[in-house]
Amino acid sequence: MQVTVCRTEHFNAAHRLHNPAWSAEHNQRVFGKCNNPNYHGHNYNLTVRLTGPVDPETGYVYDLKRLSDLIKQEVLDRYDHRNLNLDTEEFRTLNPTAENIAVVIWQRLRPHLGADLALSVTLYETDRNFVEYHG
Ligand SMILES: Nc1nc2c(c(=O)[nH]1)N=C([C@H](O)[C@H](O)COP(=O)(O)OP(=O)(O)OP(=O)(O)O)CN2
Ligand SMILES: [Zn+2]
Repeated sequence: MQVTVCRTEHFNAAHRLHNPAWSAEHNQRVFGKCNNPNYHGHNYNLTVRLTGPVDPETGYVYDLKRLSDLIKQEVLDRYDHRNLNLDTEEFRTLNPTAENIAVVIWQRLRPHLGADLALSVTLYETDRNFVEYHG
């Protein structure tokens, strides 16, 4: 019997969407206001889902307090109130789109979880824009 447990967390971060291989005009055409040289911020909402068997002793797939602590350690402590382009190693060269942020978060969480757990990440960049990554 497989069950999915979910935890939602929240972080605020600044970013700029930009491709250094392109001209300023081309960047502006593709990324619009998200290419603002002085950056802009989002209130990101992150939902992490773990799917796996229910442990008959605890009744848990995974302790949600432990999942919250893991997200704090791997994501919030790293990205909350940061400029993703300037303050983080990973987005110095990788464009911090919602897609890329979701994939990086998935990659940071995956090594901490058992092989019997399927991991998926949903990242809301705005109320209406969100992405999903299932690995
Ligand atoms: N595929 C992607 N498209 C866009 C991304 C992205 O990460 N992946 N990012 C952006 C901008 O960073 C930002 O998300 C756009 O914000 P905005 O246009 O303000 O979006 P809203 O939902 O708040 O505004 P609407 O009123 O619904 O337009 C752009 N594209
Ligand atoms: Zn943005």
